[in-house]
Order: sequence, then C-alpha cells, then structure tokens
Amino acid sequence: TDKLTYKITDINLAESGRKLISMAEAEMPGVMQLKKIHGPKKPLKGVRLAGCLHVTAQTAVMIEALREMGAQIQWSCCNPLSTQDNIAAALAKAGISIYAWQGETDEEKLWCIDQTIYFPDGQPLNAILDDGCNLTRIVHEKYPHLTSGIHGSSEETTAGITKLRKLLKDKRLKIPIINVNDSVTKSKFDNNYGCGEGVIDGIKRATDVMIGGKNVVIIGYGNVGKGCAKAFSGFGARVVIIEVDPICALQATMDGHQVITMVEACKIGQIYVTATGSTNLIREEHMMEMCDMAILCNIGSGQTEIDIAWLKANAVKIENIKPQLDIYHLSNGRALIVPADGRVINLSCAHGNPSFVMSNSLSNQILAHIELFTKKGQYPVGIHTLPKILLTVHRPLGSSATNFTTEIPPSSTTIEVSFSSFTTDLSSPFTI
Ligand SMILES: Nc1nccc2c1ncn2C[C@@H](O)[C@@H](O)C(=O)O
Repeated sequence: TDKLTYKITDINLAESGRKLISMAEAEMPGVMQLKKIHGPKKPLKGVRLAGCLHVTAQTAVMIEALREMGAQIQWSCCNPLSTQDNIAAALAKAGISIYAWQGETDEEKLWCIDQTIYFPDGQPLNAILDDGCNLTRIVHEKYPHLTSGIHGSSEETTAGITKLRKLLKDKRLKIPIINVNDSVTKSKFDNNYGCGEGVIDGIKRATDVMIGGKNVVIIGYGNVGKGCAKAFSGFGARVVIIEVDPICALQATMDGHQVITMVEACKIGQIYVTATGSTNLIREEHMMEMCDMAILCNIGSGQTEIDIAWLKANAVKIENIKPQLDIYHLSNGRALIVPADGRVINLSCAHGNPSFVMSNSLSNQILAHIELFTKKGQYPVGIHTLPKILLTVHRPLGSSATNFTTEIPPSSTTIEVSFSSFTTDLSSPFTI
C-alpha cells in the first residue's frame, strides 16, 4: 500500500525523545518488569494492535514493551494537543508506525486514526488500545465489517467507559472490552495522585498563576477531583467542591471542603477545574456571572466539560496569549482565561501525569492485552475488568524471574495489581 510508514512533526527530534523515554523507563518498574518477564515468550505474536492514546514518554515505554512481547503496533493520538513531538520522533525512528503531531486539527486527528486500521501487509487491526473510545467508536461506525476480527479493546479512561457503557446498553457494542480505568491500581493512582500533580503542572505552565490564597472550584469529586483538591489545598488554595453524588459529596465534606452549587460557586471562583468525565458542567449561565480573569481549566478527557462552543460563538473578542492559552472577552465587560481550548490540561499544557503512576495504568493495559489475546474465549462481547487477585508468592532465593509466572496456580487469572508499586526484587517473598 502507498501508506506513509509514519507521519510526525520532525524525525530529527528523535534523539531528545529517546533520552526522555529512557528516563521514564527508570521510573516505570511495573511495565519494565512485565517486559522482562513476558518479552522472551512473545505472548502477543500475531496481535495487530492499533492504539489511540496520548503520545508521551510513558506511553512510549508501554508501546516498546508491547512490541517486545511480539505485537505489531500502529499508533495515533486521542487528543490533538497532547502529542510530544520528540517522543513521536523517537518511536518513528524505532520503527513504530505512528501518525501524531502536536496541534493536529480535528480532521487531521481522524486522518491519523484512519492510518492505523490496516497494517503494511494489508491485514486489518485485531486489537485496540483506547483512551476516550475514539478508535473503538470509529471502528464500529466506519469499519463495522472489521469488528468480528477484533478479539478485544482496552479502555484507559473514565469518559471512554461511559461511552462504551452506552454502546453496550444500546446493543451496539460488537467487541469485548477490558475496562482498564476501573482497575484499582489505575484509577486509585493515576486518576488521583497522577492528575493531582498533573493539573498543577498544567495550570502553572499555562498561566503562571499564584495558587495560594485563591478560591478554587473543583467540579467532580471522584478519583480525579479528590487528587486535584488535595493538590490545590497543598498550595494553600481555598477549595470548594461541586458534586451531585451524595457519597462523593459527603467525602468532600469529611475532607474539609465546602460543597456548594455552581450558582453559588460562580460568584467566588477564581480558578475552576472540571473533573467529571461528563459534559457541559460550566455553561453560559455560569460564565456570565464569573469574576473577571477567572481561569477555567478541564482535566477530564474530551473537550466538553466546559461549554467552549458557547464561548467561541459569544465572546466579543478572543485574545490568543500563546499556544494553548486564550482569553475570552465577554459582553459583560469581563474576561475568562481558558487553557488548551478546554481540553485536558495536564496533557495539553504539560507532559501528562508522572511516570510512576502511569506505570500502574499502563501495566494494566499490557496485562489486558495478554489476557484478551491468550484467553479469547473467556472475554465475550461486553465490558470486563481485570480480575483482582491477592497472591503470595514465596520464591526461592536467586531463582530467575521467568519462573515467576509458572508459580501462579493455573486456575488463577492475571495479576491485576501492577508491579510498579512493589519491589522488583523477585528473590524475596512478597504479597501482591
Ligand atoms: N503521561 C501520560 N501518558 C499517557 C496517558 C496519560 C498520561 N498522563 C495522563 N494520561 C491520561 C491517563 O490519565 C488516562 O488514564 C486518563 O484517564 O485519561
């Protein structure tokens, strides 16, 4: 086929990207351990994996582990703003077919995804790795004839799971799904601690705002909202919470945060953070009441938690300050600061969540694909989570890592908890 083997910004950025990938490997013991244990056995030989997930150093570490395990891989990015061009260049130079660059248009993003459907040998994908259900949705809508050949898709994020549950409810889901987001070693770590550090990194790189002493309104008190509230509180902000779920609202109260409504919040908020995985949380009726130069940022995936469309249609002036930072001047004479066009701020304005928590999330991605490919019959069409097992493995001193997997009783299932939070010294008894 005359398809480009890759399309990125600049292959000359590869060396700098490779250095960052090496640094990330040092802080991703879980993924590296899985690569060491499973790599030699090539459990994914025969997998043609199309991935659509943020192109960061952490993702690159996972991609290279999956390839070491035998998978053929093609990649695009789920967010037009989150590709790090030097990482994409390092992956392209290493022979990965990647179609992604920082600052894609929405149409280019879709073109990139289309490049990953068929492999160079003309064969279609037979596995999907998704973050926000973009690729799974496109396969269902544009390539429905290919769904029967796909043994499974893994979904990384909350908003993606919401979309998949709707597909399932409408009886339109055609492939097995492993819900990586709800693995406890993913959502209790990446979503919480990762996004807590990521939102601060993103908002500061975007706006240089002083956080101490500010009124910060966090909308959504799930794993992500909890991590963000803790991070902003740590910087001395006064954090108030909007939350409709009574349990999460009670947790917010018990954590010392006032829980109020958006009508009340938009009178006091100086920094807003949407973290719900839902849509249209901040709307016209709120924005028209907000303080001058309030900052609206989003850390849920997708671009619809803040009603950007209304802002673009109704601002009297849109002032671009720098890439990923605009000020919208409203008809009431006040202005709102919006980083990243309302897209996920940690990945659009910084480099995403740190390696250590991503090792947890991406270890679960790897385990999901080993599970889906080697145990096909066990995962019918539907949404599954990786089994959670507690396992004590007592290992004779000095034995090699490879026989670790043979010590797992054949009846047990894949270890859901990734290694990254445990010592990689397999010579000592430890409990997983
Ligand atoms: N450094 C990174 N690499 C890849 C993906 C990254 C990331 N940081 C955040 N996400 C997104 C995840 O938090 C995903 O789990 C989500 O929920 O969006």
